[in-house]
Amino acid sequence: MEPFGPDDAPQVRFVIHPIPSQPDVEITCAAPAVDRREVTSSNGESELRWVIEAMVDVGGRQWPIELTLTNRESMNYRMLLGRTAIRDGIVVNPADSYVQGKIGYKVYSDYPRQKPVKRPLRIAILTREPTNYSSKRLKKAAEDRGHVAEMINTARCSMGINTLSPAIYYDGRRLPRFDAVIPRIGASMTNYGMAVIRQFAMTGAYILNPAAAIGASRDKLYAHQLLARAGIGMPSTAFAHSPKDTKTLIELVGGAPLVVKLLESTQGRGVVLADTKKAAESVIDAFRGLEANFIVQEFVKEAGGADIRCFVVGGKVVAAMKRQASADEFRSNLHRGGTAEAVKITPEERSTAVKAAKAMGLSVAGVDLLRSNSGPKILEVNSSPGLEGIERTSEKDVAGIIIEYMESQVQTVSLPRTSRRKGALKASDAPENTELKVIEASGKASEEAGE
Ligand SMILES: Nc1ncnc2c1ncn2[C@@H]1O[C@H](COP(=O)(O)OP(=O)(O)OP(=O)(O)O)[C@@H](O)[C@H]1O
Ligand SMILES: [Mg+2]
Ligand SMILES: [Mg+2]
Repeated sequence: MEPFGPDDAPQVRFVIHPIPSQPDVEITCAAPAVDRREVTSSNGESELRWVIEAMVDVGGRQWPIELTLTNRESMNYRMLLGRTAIRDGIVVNPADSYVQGKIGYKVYSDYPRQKPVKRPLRIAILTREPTNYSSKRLKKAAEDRGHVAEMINTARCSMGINTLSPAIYYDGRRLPRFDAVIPRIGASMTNYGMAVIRQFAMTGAYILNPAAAIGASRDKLYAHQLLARAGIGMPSTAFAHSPKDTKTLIELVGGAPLVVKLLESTQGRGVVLADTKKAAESVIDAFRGLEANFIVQEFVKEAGGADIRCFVVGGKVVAAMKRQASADEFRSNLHRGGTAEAVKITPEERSTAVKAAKAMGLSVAGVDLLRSNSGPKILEVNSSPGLEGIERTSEKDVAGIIIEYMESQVQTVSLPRTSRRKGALKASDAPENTELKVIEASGKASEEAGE
């Protein structure tokens, strides 16, 4: 589904697969968009859907109804009629089927079969650091595959929020529609970045890592709860608000030695190892005094100052590296003098990393885990994992793998040139002609988007 056309007369283009057993029968339609509505489906998930008008034909009667568009690929019935679509003078008999006779699919038999048209994608890389290794690699990998990729500085996007025509402005100019967005959102831009991503999603763009997934992985408390709920191994972790609970916190993780982590920590800066109970109490009290948010965690000694970064793309670990802390240091962060090398991971580590990325809802994730006596333990899941270390150590084209995964996810709409179907829905016969302006983000970026 993709919106197109002018602001005051927006349309939506979509593809239907009317025959469940024959997905190659594909019909492209376009119709005026009459509304967008939040619809809660039978599985309880709500979704913002395009609304169009169409004629329904039952028992020789025709009348107009409103249809909301959604992906029902996995459903037995490709269309449901709601109670507002069923008019006066109609009786539904739940004990009977096919009262109006069965309709065959014959009507589609002479419909031309089409292969989906592969066309270059228009990709936005949302980053404040267009010149860092990861951003440049992603742009190059996209361009090498014939796509158009632009760096869009998250901080310079502004939004017009309205129902039918969601718009994003960049330095005051309206951005063209993008097919796909690669978010590379730094920690200090999480909230605004998420809003920008949601806005791109409203325009119909495919989002590599959805806003909610980025939010979940950034919120360490929530992330740990999600991992626990998915039954994924992690170091025992505790958090508390009241200073009275220091003792409980220490007991909850099995006593000292333990690790205290500032929630805002990056690059290992706010991660402290307390060897004894006394030390643990002082560190916790000190962090409390500073009104810092922190978690207390069991120290996984047997990890020996090493952690494993598993790079997950589309439910597969595509590369992994081991980071080893320097001598006398338990934190393996490269910024703390750690070294990285390629590593072969076990099937259990592989499936744990994949599960962790899935629990967060991330298509692309950097999953960090420790090797413990009781199997892999997840430390964290990063939503904008850096590419430099992992590509250097694994010698893999991770950026290329990401772009290829994206190609497989973005449904490019094929446009039949010939046939027109009668009725309210017309097959559109020409692609929308939008001029593409290439916008180069400039200016100094103040933060690392990749982690
Ligand atoms: N519970 C633990 N047991 C043993 N080692 C740990 C534990 N927690 C963290 N470490 C070590 O400390 C390093 C830093 O911890 P962590 O990754 O949680 O925080 P961070 O690096 O500051 O966060 P970010 O990776 O987002 O920058 C880890 O890479 C790991 O080597
Ligand atoms: Mg880390
Ligand atoms: Mg992190």
